Amino acid sequence: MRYASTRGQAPDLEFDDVLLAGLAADGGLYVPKTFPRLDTVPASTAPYQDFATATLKPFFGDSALAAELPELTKQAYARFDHAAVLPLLQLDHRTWLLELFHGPTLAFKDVALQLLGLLFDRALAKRQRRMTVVGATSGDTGSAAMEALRDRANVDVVVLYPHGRTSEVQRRQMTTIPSANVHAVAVEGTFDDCQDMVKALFADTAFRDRHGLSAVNSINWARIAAQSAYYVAACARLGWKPTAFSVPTGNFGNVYAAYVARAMGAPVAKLVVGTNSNDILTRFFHSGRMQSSGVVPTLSPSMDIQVSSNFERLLFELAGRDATRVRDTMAGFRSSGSFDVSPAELKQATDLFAAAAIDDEATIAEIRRTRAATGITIDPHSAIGLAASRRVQLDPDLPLVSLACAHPAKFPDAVERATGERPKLPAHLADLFDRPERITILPNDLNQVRSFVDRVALTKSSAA
Ligand SMILES: Cc1ncc(COP(=O)(O)O)c(C=O)c1O
Ligand SMILES: N[C@@H](CCOP(=O)(O)O)C(=O)O
Repeated sequence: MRYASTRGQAPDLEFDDVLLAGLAADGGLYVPKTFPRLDTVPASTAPYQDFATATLKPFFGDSALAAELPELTKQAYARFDHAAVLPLLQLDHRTWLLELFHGPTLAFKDVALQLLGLLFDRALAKRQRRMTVVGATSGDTGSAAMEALRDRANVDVVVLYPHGRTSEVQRRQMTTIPSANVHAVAVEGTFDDCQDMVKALFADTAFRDRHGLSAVNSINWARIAAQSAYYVAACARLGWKPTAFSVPTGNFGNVYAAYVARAMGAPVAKLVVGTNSNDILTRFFHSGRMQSSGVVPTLSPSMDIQVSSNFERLLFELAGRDATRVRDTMAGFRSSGSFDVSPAELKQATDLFAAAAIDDEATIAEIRRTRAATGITIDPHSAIGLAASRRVQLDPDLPLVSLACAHPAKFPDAVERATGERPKLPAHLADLFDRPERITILPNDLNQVRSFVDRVALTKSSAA
């Protein structure tokens, strides 16, 4: 199984190299040269790790890691505190909620990152090397990556987050981890600025090689592959028939993972993209024009994103896998802030995707509505998925699975505003607000971030 860059100017790689490379050397994103088909679909009652193994295995090609997958997936999902790992709750006659937040950091990021932590370990041990992860987070990827990679002798983790733009719980989840190899950096900018800096650091070949840079964001193909497994599992649990999914969307990784599950043969019939007021993707699916504007803070801060990395992977497919076209389009987007696709490409996209933007008021109303109708308390991001699914036209005969991406206790202010009750953190995080924080604040300046990462690595080598 070989992988090519969406921009066509980086070498093709095998799975283990894609895992460790993160972003392609030409700034593109790795995708498989052809999408593999699912060899086997586990029985609907199979444990979640069987779905993860079955979905991931075809992506590993000849990698020796493939043989370890049953053991690694078992280990990764043993840390989830629900017997079903990712429970599927029925809300009404045709709507289900797929809860993805029962991992250690209470967001769907744990589903992929708990496994990636183990895969990184094995791949680094085989090559006898170390790596530095530099990631960008709007709140959830950061703590999930830090938790998955803390205390690893051969890994340093630097996570950039937008200063003052995450929830307090999200910030504390990152800043209270005492492990010496993980570092949370508050950047005086937006998530888009943080993500831009991560990509700029990858583009600096000397820096990238010096630190053995790798990625934990969904620019890393392994993140996407691991996330596509829960779409396969949900389809199997609902009888393997055409199914719609509604996905709260920011960086376009989660909903793109559904696209991948479909390409592998899962009966994914429709995908609803739910955005908050940072609605660049909704506007794209309505008009065919991607036009960035400033990021505004909302009650769903993890989705306060305007430049969605993984859209490039969809663009690659819409453009008939023409890497030159993708390269030119992305260069144009960077310089002018917009690009258009043709009416035929838009039609191709909207045959599968529908989109709706949900503002804060509607988010609060949805948390309230869901609680009144079902007794279930959802977080603001999950509310956007559910609200979006009712804003778009869907075939009423299709079962609909809406993704619950975070535990409500990560966003207590919004939930309290909607329900009058403050959701409690689970026992393992009950003393989060008493733990000492370790915060580094840096200006929105690439050179200062670069020097910080250099210092982290220097400290490591002088301590060795
Ligand atoms: C809780 C939550 N919901 C939804 C999203 C959006 O997911 P994606 O960025 O994969 O589109 C994120 C961030 O990734 C998130 O943290
Ligand atoms: N919402 C995310 C943003 C980064 O997304 P990723 O899926 O590319 O890691 C976050 O919480 O950090």
